[in-house]
Amino acid sequence: MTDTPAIQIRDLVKRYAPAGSGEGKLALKGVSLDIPAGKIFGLLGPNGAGKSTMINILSGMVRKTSGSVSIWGFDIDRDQRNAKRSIGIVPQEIVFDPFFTPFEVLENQAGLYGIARHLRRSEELLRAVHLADKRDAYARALSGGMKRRLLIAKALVHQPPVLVLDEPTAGVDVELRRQLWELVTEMNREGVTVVLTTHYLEEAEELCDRIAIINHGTCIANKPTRELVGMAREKVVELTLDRDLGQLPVDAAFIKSEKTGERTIAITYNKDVSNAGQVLAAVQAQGFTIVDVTTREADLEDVFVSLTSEARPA
Ligand SMILES: Nc1ncnc2c1ncn2[C@@H]1O[C@H](COP(=O)(O)OP(=O)(O)OP(=O)(O)O)[C@@H](O)[C@H]1O
Repeated sequence: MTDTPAIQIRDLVKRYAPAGSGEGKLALKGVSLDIPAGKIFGLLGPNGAGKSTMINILSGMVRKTSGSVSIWGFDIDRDQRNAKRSIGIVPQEIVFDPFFTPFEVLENQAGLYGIARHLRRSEELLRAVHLADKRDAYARALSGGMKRRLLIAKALVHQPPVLVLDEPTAGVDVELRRQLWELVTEMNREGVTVVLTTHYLEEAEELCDRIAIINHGTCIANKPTRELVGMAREKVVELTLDRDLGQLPVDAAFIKSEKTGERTIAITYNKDVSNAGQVLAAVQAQGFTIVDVTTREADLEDVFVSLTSEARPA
């Protein structure tokens, strides 16, 4: 693969048919997006932003209203078969027949794709997702984490170059989330392009090379993760003072100051125009004695909140 993106989306519009009279819901308002090959790409957005609609269009479950989509260079309208073969989707919901074993689940899936027996990779995939010892257990006897890993293996049966995970760690505990992150990173290291949607900003920041933010059916950011985090120009200093606060210190350099406890305040400032020293000096000049200081860099959550609150619905 050269520079051709793994997924190319142009002017993608989706309007759901109205339930009664009316216009129907405009879920995607003309999204254009390139997802580079070989990376881990995060699709973020608040509830109802249009992420699932986009993924369902990629998987062929939802028909787009207009625009174009190519997967691994194959147009989903003109070359549907190859487009479908190029993508594996791990759905949010865990759905298996509980009476099949992990091995059978993978064999059945291979059968659906018409993969000849001698070309099937069920054993190899079970090893890759660390389920080789559960080969013959009933799917219903697997833990939640094992089921999610089996779903990943199932999505990889036809060796797609692109793997899409819809909220892979929704509702899973911290330990399991770590395991799934490792697995996703492993798959990516082996050459699979990964696209994931997530509500967890921490997850996106940790895993993704690049992140797009979708809000109200529009793509409002699409940048390398580090650059996106760097967009946060705000910094916060939390101060503990020697006495209860009557009134809060004020200064033109403060974007915001708020009381966080009896004797603690958090002051937000723009790191391009001020620094922690100046903030402390301004507080001291107003007669406060500072007994403790902590500072916090803005993270992806700050950027996300400020971007999604700036972009109002059209
Ligand atoms: N089948 C449908 N018919 C009508 N409207 C729909 C349908 N599916 C989704 N929508 C609407 O389209 C918008 C986008 O929904 P979508 O599920 O794509 O958002 P999302 O970003 O995936 O949200 P979440 O994170 O909650 O899954 C929402 O307003 C939703 O109510």
